[in-house]
Amino acid sequence: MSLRLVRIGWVIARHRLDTLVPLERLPWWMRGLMWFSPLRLFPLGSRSRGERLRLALEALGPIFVKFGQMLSTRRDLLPADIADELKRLQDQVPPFPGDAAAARVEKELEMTLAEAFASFEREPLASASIAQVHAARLHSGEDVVVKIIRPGISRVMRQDMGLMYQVAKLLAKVPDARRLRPVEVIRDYEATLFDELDLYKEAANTSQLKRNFKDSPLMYVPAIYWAFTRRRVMVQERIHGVPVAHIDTLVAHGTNLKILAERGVEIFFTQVFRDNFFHADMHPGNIFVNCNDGESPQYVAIDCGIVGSLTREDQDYLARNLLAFFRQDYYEVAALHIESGWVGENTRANEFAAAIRTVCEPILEKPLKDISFGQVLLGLFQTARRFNMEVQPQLVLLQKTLLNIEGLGRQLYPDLDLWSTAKPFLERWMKERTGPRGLWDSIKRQAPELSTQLPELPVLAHQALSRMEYGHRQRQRQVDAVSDMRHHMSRQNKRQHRLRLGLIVLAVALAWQPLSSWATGQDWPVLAAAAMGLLLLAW
Ligand SMILES: Nc1ncnc2c1ncn2[C@@H]1O[C@H](COP(=O)(O)OP(=O)(O)OP(=O)(O)O)[C@@H](O)[C@H]1O
Repeated sequence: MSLRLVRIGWVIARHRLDTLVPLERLPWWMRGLMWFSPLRLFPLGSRSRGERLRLALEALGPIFVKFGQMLSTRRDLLPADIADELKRLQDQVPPFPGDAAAARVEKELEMTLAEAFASFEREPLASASIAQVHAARLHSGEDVVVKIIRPGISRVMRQDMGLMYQVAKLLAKVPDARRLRPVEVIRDYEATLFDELDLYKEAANTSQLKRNFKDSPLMYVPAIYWAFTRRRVMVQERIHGVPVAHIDTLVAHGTNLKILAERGVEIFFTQVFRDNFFHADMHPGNIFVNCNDGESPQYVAIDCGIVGSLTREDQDYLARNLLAFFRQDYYEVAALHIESGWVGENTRANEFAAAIRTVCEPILEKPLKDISFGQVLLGLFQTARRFNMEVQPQLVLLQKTLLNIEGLGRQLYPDLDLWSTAKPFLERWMKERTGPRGLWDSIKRQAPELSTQLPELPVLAHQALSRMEYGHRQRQRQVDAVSDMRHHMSRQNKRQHRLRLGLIVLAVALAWQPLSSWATGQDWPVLAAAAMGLLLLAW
């Protein structure tokens, strides 16, 4: 660990990452420390800050590279120049030897290579930071690929994550950096990273996606061979498509690129809204095309390690947000953000709507083919963050996937009009969700829960009635108490009136007495008045 720390310190110094820290926003004592830091002895060079950060992450190894790649999609957190540079991060890990791969497969499967496969190619098909892929053939004759987790990678990951947490906690102490939520960002990263270590999870995701797109002309997903799949080894049907980035080859195969681009959008919306289960690592390296029929090209997706899903409420709000946005109904967009709880309930809808308008109007100025949905969502999230929107990992994942799909679609067919493809889909979906069909689906969904509660219905009904009866009695008691109190108060009031009147009569009688006896020589009228006053006082 300590050697690793020294190495990290060295990389930070060599690339002068201290210059990324905005000195003017630090507390005075930190500014002092930075001023006398030995890092300042290293030359700064002519490279930009983004470039220096990219080179440092590449020097620190695959876990940091992947972290940088993830950060590059968080344009809501990073300045654009740094995000652009981080997008260029490349894995530069050499493949691990074929013998080590074979040994790992035998250990995980608890059988020899010859028992498992008719043939196994020791030269890898591909090698990445976390896993390596080898071609093989099963005894039953199927061509497969074997994905194997890199030996020792989980130890390196744990070490590096530990260091990242320490740095994040340190950053969280700096007032200005706290806004970037460093600890939460690292926690999100850790979750996705460790998910990628578990090939059982990836295999399960792949199976689910395959089921969702069974017999679909839009997308094909290779089969998993569960008998040969473990946490560190996965065996999957081998596919032979054209990589989607090889546009010339696609054209040479007579592929209709417009249909291909539109199908990409359709697949995305189908996954997000129909299935609520989307492949969230849609970079071109994971997408192939089956060009057997150029007019009906079919995508082939691999690497389902990262998937996303939304809650039913988020699905609803997202669809309504997009529809409201394209109607330019910014007040509705603001109200939806508040209603969904994405921003605080005390947010002023008017102010928020005005901020959204400022972001969105310039975007909607453009022709539809140039509008980026991903940018729209990013703009909305950035605005919402100013109104204290919590970062929602599932929405960030979705927005990142949307950006990927758009980028891909426009590379294939630059005039792709995403909205024309997406709008009918969204409107149909909203209608189904809120119409009789949606109601029926909702009843069907709740039916199992209801049926388990059915036998308890008499008891529940009795309890509910008892509770109602008890509540009714309680309320009656309260009503009675209130009316008693009112009665009591009115009696008190009357008594006070009489007291006041008695006192007044007595006072007047006493004041009148000398005058009355001098004028009439008789005391009885005054005595009668005084007696009446006393009577009123006593009553
Ligand atoms: N089912 C398959 N059929 C044919 N080739 C495959 C298959 N699965 C993977 N490959 C090849 O192996 C490469 C790496 O596979 P995959 O993306 O699953 O690995 P990874 O380690 O997750 O890579 P990364 O993290 O870079 O996406 C693919 O780009 C592809 O060339």
